[in-house]
Amino acid sequence: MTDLIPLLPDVEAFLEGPLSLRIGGGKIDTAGSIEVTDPSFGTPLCTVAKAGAAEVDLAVAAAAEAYEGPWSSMTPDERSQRIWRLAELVDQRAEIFGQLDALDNGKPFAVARDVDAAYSARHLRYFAGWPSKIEGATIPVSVPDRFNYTRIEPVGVCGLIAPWNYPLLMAVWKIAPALAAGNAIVMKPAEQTPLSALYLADLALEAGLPEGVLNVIPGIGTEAGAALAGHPGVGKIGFTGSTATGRRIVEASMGNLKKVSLELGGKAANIVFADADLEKAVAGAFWALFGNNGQSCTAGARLYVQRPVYDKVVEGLAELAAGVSVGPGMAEAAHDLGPVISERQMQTVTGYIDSGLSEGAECIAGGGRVGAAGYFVAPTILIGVTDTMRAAREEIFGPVLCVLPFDDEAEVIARANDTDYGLAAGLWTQDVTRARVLAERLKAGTIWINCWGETDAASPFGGMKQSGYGREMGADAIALYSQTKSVWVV
Ligand SMILES: NC(=O)C1=CN([C@@H]2O[C@H](COP(=O)(O)OP(=O)(O)OC[C@H]3O[C@@H](n4cnc5c(N)ncnc54)[C@H](O)[C@@H]3O)[C@@H](O)[C@H]2O)C=CC1
Ligand code: BAL
Repeated sequence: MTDLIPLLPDVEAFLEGPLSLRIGGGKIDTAGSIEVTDPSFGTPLCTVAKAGAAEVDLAVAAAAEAYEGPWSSMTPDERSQRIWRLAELVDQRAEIFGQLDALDNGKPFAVARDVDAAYSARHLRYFAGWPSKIEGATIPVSVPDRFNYTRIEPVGVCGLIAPWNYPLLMAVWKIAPALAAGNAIVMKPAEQTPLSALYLADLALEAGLPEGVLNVIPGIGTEAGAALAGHPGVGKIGFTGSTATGRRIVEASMGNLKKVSLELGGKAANIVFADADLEKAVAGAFWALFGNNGQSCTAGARLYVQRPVYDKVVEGLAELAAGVSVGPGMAEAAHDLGPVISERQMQTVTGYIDSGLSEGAECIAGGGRVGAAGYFVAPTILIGVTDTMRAAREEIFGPVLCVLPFDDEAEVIARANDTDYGLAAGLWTQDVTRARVLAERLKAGTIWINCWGETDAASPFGGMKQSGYGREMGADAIALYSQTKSVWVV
């Protein structure tokens, strides 16, 4: 029997609920509900209200009222102070957020607290600085006796749809810039992981955001998510999730031609050249995939290793895999990885392992489910993989690393780019010229050189090709949630 971290009294009280929708500063119960599962044990965790189209209407109306009313009449400084206060509250309640994400997502509590919650607070702090810096311009037009300037204005009501892999952090990646740009929000968290977003809505009121500025409505994607994406009162959708759902959102958004930004799937190539610092490259490549249990769109899923160091790298990876510990999100004992998110995801991931093996790959670590309770998959390393195998082409979104040898630079660039995705790529080398050339030639929105997974609220993040469009973070994110107006004066 695993010893578990005791629930904080605040978490116990929060889970006792009711876990209602947060709309217009109030709590709204619904006829339908979502049964949230604890993936660490495969058992019921709690019941959460479920928004349908009617509740989406309510939430959009509440957001529109808050946008037209108190929120847009605040000065930039007043908005800044509230976003900053929300950041402080997230920091102060990091233990609570850590427990909530550990419970419904399954990631280790310490990671949820020290990474997800801490980065969320940092993100909010960065964007808290923006409201007073969103500037238009005076334009030197060639029309005599006319003065032309631009105003950068909010979109109005933004629908934000978040995934389950970083429940709080992905919500905040969208909420922070949308608020900073002056919008009101309807946020739909993933049905598997609604808890931290609901709790954040409560903190937003405590931070002084006017009622209705941040509405949080858990719901099923094809119901509440689709209704939000198609809603005529929503001016912008910010989405993170699968490429297939991204396409549906674009279709649904066509009714009122709303703005859309999409952060979608990936199958990142990570390239280890023979001249790399191998100790760093092996550990970096290992965690590039196994960090967050492979459930990251930036996971370094295709590891290309130059042939002279291939055996050494594979040996190092296998040693690291043997030392990895897995356990329930709330386990007392420190551990590296939790379960995958759901039984369905576990079947998808193990299905990819089986497909790789049946196509001729060889497994040097892991290979399938661990235990009979909870959705644990052993960290799995496949060698003897070819570029055409399904495991090497499709997004697995779980702890499965495909290792592939290569001979020269031109070959590996072509192979790395031979994918429909383009979110991230990376390389390990001590040759600065090679690093510069690859950074230019790899077709991905983020390139990591001798590192992996670095992000910062100030640095743009997003995909090329079918990994989506729009850049979250930095000044680009403000642009995502704003629109430019041109004003002519005589
Ligand atoms: N880019 C990323 O960070 C993520 C990628 N994925 C990928 O997607 C695969 C499937 O996972 P899912 O949870 O099913 O992804 P998904 O893309 O269906 O779900 C993500 C979010 O979209 C919502 N959604 C689903 N259908 C919708 C619709 N028709 N309209 C509006 N919103 C909708 C969901 O409720 C959730 O909030 C994963 O195996 C992984 O490959 C999943 C989560 C995050
Ligand atoms: N979706 C952004 C963070 C990640 O999945 O890598």
